[in-house]
Amino acid sequence: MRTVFSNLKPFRFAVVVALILMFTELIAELLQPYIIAKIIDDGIRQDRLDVVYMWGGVLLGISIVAFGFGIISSFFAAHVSQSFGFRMREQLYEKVQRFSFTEFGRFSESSLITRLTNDVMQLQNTVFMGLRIMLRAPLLVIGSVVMVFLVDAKLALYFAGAIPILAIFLGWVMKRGERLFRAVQQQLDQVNNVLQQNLIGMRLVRVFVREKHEGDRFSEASKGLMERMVAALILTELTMPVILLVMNASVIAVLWFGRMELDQNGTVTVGEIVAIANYATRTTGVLSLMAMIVVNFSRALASARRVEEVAMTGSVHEDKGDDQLARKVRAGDVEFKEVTFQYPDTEAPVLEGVSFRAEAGKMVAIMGATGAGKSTLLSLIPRLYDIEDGQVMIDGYDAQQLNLNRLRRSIGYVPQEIMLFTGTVADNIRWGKEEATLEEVMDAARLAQIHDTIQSLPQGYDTVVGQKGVNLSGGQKQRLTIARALVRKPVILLLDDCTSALDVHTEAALLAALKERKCTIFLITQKISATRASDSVLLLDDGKLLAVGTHEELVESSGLYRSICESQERKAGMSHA
Ligand SMILES: Nc1ncnc2c1ncn2[C@@H]1O[C@H](COP(=O)(O)OP(=O)(O)OP(=O)(O)O)[C@@H](O)[C@H]1O
Repeated sequence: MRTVFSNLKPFRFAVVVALILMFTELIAELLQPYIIAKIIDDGIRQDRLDVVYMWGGVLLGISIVAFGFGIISSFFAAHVSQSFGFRMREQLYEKVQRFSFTEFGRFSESSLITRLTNDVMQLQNTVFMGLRIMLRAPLLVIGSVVMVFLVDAKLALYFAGAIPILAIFLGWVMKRGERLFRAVQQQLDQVNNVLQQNLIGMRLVRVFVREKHEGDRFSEASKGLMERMVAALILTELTMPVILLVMNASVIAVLWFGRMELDQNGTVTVGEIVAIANYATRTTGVLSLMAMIVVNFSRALASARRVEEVAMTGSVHEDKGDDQLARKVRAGDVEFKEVTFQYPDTEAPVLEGVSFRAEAGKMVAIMGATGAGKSTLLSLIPRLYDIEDGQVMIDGYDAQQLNLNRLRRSIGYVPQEIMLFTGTVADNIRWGKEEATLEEVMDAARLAQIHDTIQSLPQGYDTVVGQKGVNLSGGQKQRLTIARALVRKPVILLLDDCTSALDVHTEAALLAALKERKCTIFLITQKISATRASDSVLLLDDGKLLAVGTHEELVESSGLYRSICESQERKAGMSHA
């Protein structure tokens, strides 16, 4: 809670102004019933029109002040709450950007989205309410109790007696509400999750005719949300009648005993009874409002905990790598020394005692069955994960000692899953190097064998591609992502099985062009045509490096490699026949 609300600190001044204005508005409001009592008792009942005018004028003046201050206070409250939300979202976004992949694994994508949007919005609303009514409501109740005691202490007891009962009740509501709303927010994660998966996998859903299955999954998640929301709303709806019941009983008691006092002892005036009843009805109104605030606050508590979980994650991961050392990475010589790596949530190592050296400027193909650890090996070069056993050396420096951002700037990476951003083709390539000129963008596209295709698009490099590049074929998208990696002129280029959708000729042209680039290239591939074009091949099997060498050497030395070659040649032979 404290971490979350510490974001209000920069707006201290506006918070104080909003609170002062709110207090002034509150005092003006509290004086109104007292003045009405004066008008009745000293003016109307004494036939003193001048007194009525005087107090009437004061009442009018106070109402105008309350109105004006109310508006200005609202303005400050809106400014503070929106700025707080903005700051909170920025802070969380930055935090998530700095998450290690292990930390990323702790939250689902949809949950992070809900936390950064919906949960922050709940907190934002609560800050606004806090500055406008959340403090005002209890103060108004306390102020009313004080005023009622000033008017008539005996009658005040009937009114004030109800307050502790309601305070205990609202405390219970808040505790229970937090639990119920936490469940609501968690279920909202679930709904977003199902929806996100459905939208991303829409093609798959259609082809597999899984609309009904997906529809059922969504309905189930949505129904869960409805049920949890209803449970929370029942609590909300229960709160209001309880408050009204207790407070109306107290108003009746004031009127009943007030009348008895008036008739029997005459120690109380009509104006005083009207004032106390007025304070009691106002308090009832405020308490009904408080019921809403309490529910809102309990929801904000649930959201604050969720937001805090994100804010408190990963604070220890400041990179301490050496920037000067990382600047010296120019050649791209990569060496793995007895590298053993295990994901935090797996029981056995995914890579075990892997050692090899890729000389600067060489092309290294990585081959192996699915799940052998190829992508994992690649991800250790830009330090997406830190290793605990062994060393990854880059140009002779231990990668752990190098400044992370600087190191990553010298690496080009094309992941297995194609990801294009909304924008033009040029924007997508330039994503790899913001300041790249159009000439550099075109050079990268030429190297990636996609320049001619881009030229034939309706607006060439200015053609807009969708978030997933829907208007491009799989192979075109792959080459566009390769161009994006090439535009930054990397020292080391990591290609994670991203030539799979290319035909043999395009792939051969691409690999030949890449070899000209003189950067160290790691290419995950299943194709013998690609391993043949490489300077050396790493054959991985179940996390272990089974064989290293050129294509010819492996044909000689590795039975597994030979059998892969034979099976691919057989297939090629059959398709030619
Ligand atoms: N983030 C992760 N957390 C836990 N385990 C993981 C993670 N990523 C991969 N693994 C596991 O590590 C092993 C190696 O995965 P990796 O993706 O490196 O294999 P791969 O050889 O690239 O496979 P493919 O060719 O299918 O892409 C697999 O058993 C996989 O289940």
